[in-house]
Amino acid sequence: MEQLTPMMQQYMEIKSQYKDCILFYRLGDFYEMFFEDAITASKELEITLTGKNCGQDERAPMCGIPYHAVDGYLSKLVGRGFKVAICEQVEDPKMTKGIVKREVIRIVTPGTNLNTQVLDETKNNYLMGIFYSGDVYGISTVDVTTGDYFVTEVDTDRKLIDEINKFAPTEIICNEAFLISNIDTKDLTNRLNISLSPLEPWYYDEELCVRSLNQHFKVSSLDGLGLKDYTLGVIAAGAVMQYLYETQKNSLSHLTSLTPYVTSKYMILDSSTRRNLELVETLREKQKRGSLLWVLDKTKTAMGARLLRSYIEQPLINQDEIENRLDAITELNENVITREELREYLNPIYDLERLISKVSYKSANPRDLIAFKTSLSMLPHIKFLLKSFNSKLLNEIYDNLDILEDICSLIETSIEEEPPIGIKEGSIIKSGYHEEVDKLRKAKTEGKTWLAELEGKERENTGIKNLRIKYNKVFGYYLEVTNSYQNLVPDTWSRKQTLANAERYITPELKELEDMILGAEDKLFSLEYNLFSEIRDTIAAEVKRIQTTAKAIAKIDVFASLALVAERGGYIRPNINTDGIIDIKNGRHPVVEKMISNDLFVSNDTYLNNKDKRVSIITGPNMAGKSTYMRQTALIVLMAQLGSFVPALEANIGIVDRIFTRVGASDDLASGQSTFMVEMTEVANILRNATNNSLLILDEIGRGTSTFDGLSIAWAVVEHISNSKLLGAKTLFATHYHELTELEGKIESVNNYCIAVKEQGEDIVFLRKIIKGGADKSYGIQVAKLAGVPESVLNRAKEIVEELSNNDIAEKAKRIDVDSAHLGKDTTSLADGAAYEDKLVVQEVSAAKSAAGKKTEIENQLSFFSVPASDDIIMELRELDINGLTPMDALNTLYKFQKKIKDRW
Ligand SMILES: Nc1ncnc2c1ncn2[C@@H]1O[C@H](COP(=O)(O)OP(=O)(O)OP(=O)(O)O)[C@@H](O)[C@H]1O
Repeated sequence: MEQLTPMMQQYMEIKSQYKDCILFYRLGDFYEMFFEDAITASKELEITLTGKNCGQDERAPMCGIPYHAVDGYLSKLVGRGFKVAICEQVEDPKMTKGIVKREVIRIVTPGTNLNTQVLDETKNNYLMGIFYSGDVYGISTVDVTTGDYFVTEVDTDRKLIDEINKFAPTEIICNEAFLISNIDTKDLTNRLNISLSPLEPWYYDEELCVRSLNQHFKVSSLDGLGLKDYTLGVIAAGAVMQYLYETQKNSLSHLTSLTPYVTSKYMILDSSTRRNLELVETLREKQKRGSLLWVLDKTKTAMGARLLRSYIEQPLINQDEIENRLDAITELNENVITREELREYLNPIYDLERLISKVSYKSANPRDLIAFKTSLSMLPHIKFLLKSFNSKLLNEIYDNLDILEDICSLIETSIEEEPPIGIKEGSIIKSGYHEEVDKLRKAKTEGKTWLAELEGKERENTGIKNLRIKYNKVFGYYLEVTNSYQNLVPDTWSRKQTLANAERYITPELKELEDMILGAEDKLFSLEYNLFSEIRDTIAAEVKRIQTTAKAIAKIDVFASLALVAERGGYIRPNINTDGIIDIKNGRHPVVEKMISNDLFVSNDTYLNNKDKRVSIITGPNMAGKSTYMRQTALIVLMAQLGSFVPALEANIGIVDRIFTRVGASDDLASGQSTFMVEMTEVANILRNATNNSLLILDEIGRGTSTFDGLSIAWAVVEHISNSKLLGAKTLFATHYHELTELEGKIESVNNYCIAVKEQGEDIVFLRKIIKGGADKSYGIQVAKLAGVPESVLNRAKEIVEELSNNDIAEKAKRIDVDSAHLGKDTTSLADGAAYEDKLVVQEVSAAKSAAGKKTEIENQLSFFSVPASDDIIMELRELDINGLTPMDALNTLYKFQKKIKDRW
């Protein structure tokens, strides 16, 4: 240390207190970084790394950023998970001898970034505090930019992960015990990109936590806040509060309440389900466009957009609460004109939640107050329109909507309509608001006239015809008299300066005038600043009222948006039941139907119950629309439970407690797991955590491993979930393992469905219609052709399929005891499919049906190969006389025949 320069000594001393932060050290017009900080920052911010002689032999690595550009650089670093300590000069360098005193005035971390210009206004920026006791987690989540502050407790790792997924915090603070819990902290930091900071044990001292919360909320006991049963949650919340005071060093008066909640109030959605269903962003591009939020979000305000996102992230499970939301939307749809008027008035409303937070921590500028006023001036209109509604939630919004007239008129009378952004350059306070401001302003603007008047008066009194009042920075205002008039200068004037051909004077009167003019500006600026601060403080004192109103606005915005989307999209109000029946008629996928042109989306029915229709095995070629169908069912259920109308003709939705999805290959190579391992982990999670009230969407379970292992696992999974003694969850199960369709009939609750396609020569046409029964084949090669796989590869694939099928026949020959019910079933499925489409198929189906009635051995074999059982085919088949052949030869003959018929068909 001795060798360091005094400034570097000061730097090192401050840095030693903020080891985990990048220190922005203010040096004149720059923030400088040194040593490791400089190396990191220069790399992250792409700024030049230089060096500074710091008194030691080696130069210290250094880089800097201009102070006026700090916001952008700061947010970039914080956005990448770094913490930044801002160290300012707290003395005027001009008045100081030696080293200027410096202090860290704020620490900016990912979860405490207040810069609303760089934060997404449609998203909350959450900081989550976790306190792990060994078996229970206390959780507290706060958004410092809006004042939302929650607390809860959960007793399993999974529930904790669910909460983390729900809030998606940018930063987590935790006690050290959390690091040795079962939670994979690497996953939090690497995959979810959360900045994780374990804090020292004193943050989690129970007494200290309770005291800091008591002090903040100005209460003597937390019981009154409903926190009696949240001992661990309170510790988490207390640690969060202390962390905020440490980092913000600022007013936190906008944190007006700490809201406890129980996690069992909401539907459980794990992280892969949220991702797979593309609730708020798409799976691959991570964009809002293409997500459910994108379809539902027609909100007009940032508050509404954030609330809608949270509705989507946490669907309800209480029937009354869901119905209440649906009632509100129904009413808004029955009164379209009022709803659209409401939306007009919502349009100019700014982000009241973030504005009032800015006001509270004193960073709101005059333009923010004008935005505030513009927003508040809409409230009486909105309140008036809300009066006509009767539903419970709209009435509640009406009651909670304080029109804040006093605040609106305070800003109206005090703040200029178009003020500058800065708060120290005047032109903020409206004339007429404060007498002194008016006087000073007059003095400033009228000063010139007064000078001209004085000049005229002195000219007349003295007879100096070319007398001029002039100004320069050194002497201020003075009277200038050329040498030829020097004899007329009165004795009372004091000489200031002698020029070659003139003299400059001042008089007491001119001095007074000068003081008034020059002083007026300084005085005016500081008076305006003080008045502005006072006004801002007056508004800050009303934070609670403003927050309540902001929440009411957010709700009406969300309901109006959902109502509009319902009307435009042709959605209907779902009937909510608790009988476990999901019955959707002509359901549509809310996002895919928007993505494809010309209303080409084909709607489909879904029926699931807790008895004989628990598991649907869905087969069909690739690209047929299996995933779309399954996701649409999950989305319709989820939409209904968040309180939205749904894209269907009719919908009866039995409330589900959780939705689980296992969709496609979301491999996670980064975390060192193979595709199959990820798949099985997800399956394990589903089987362990689903209940008989859950909805499962399972897409191609087992495809990540060898065919036989995969099929066996898939088979066993179906057996497990369909069995009410084991799990018994409502499930849509898509698979390419056609063997699974054999479970229909064997297990009562399992039913086969497939997605219809039509063959046209070598090609297939996707009909997108779900019909009863299993699909006969996968059409993988046709789909590969559609995708542009080279002809030579396709031809070779066909050869291989043929070889494999022959082997398959040998396999099947061993199991020739085909049950006679088979044919009946296949024809039903064909009939269903045909009913929607091809006339040709209808004819063949009716023929097949009549053939089914005969139930001859040949027809059974025919159905086994899914050959259409029309009369002429049966005739041709009879001619083959396979009954006299050995099973093996009969099958080989049948196979050749089947191929011939299919080619012709
Ligand atoms: N009901 C529908 N109406 C119109 N188009 C649809 C419908 N369902 C799906 N599609 C279209 O078909 C495409 C493929 O659907 P999807 O991904 O659901 O097929 P899949 O059967 O799951 O295929 P794979 O087995 O290869 O995963 C979708 O991207 C969509 O454009």
